[in-house]
Amino acid sequence: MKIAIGTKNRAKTQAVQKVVKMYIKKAIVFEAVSVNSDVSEQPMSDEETRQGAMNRAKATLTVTDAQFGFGLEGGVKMLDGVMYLCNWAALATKTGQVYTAAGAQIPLPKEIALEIQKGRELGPVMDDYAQQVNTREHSGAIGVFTNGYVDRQAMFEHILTLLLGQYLYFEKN
Ligand SMILES: O=P(O)(O)OP(=O)(O)OP(=O)(O)OC[C@H]1O[C@@H](n2cnc3c(O)ncnc32)[C@H](O)[C@@H]1O
Ligand SMILES: [Mg+2]
Repeated sequence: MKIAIGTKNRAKTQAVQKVVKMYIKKAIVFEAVSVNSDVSEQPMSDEETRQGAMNRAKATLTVTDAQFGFGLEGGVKMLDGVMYLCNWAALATKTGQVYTAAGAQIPLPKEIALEIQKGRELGPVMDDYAQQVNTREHSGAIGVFTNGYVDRQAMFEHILTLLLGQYLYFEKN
């Protein structure tokens, strides 16, 4: 059984592999492919972030022969004047179904939000802030601002559990 992942970011690929292996007890081949999200590099709303996740999931099926593919997208959104992290994932099947799920949300400090509003991407802004390299593939902003308790991979693992659960529930009925 082949499963595609629409990214090479290791926080995302590791999360997919861990959750899939936990719930599907078959021999699985994972294929990680870089695909276009067809939304901005830094999505700025739930709508755009969700769309990016769905676009990536569907795109994996055009470049692999996987049975289903995952798309994971990180973005930010404004709520009552406060910028929050928002993360979405989608699972697209060869038969044309698309499942979606979203993750936990926390506010970003004002100094980070101001940089994003200037047009910068969260990844490099977080690297400067945390004095780390490639934060986005490790703790992520969510890890930094939760005292290291929930890193980016763990956050995506929860979203992927919500997603795979829906797939296994609805595809067997
Ligand atoms: O290679 P891809 O799959 O594109 O992975 P990415 O890290 O760029 O992730 P996204 O495109 O999903 O996220 C959009 C932007 O937000 C950044 N980002 C999102 N969540 C983040 C987090 O928790 N920590 C640091 N940067 C984050 C990310 O680096 C991008 O600049
Ligand atoms: Mg990206």
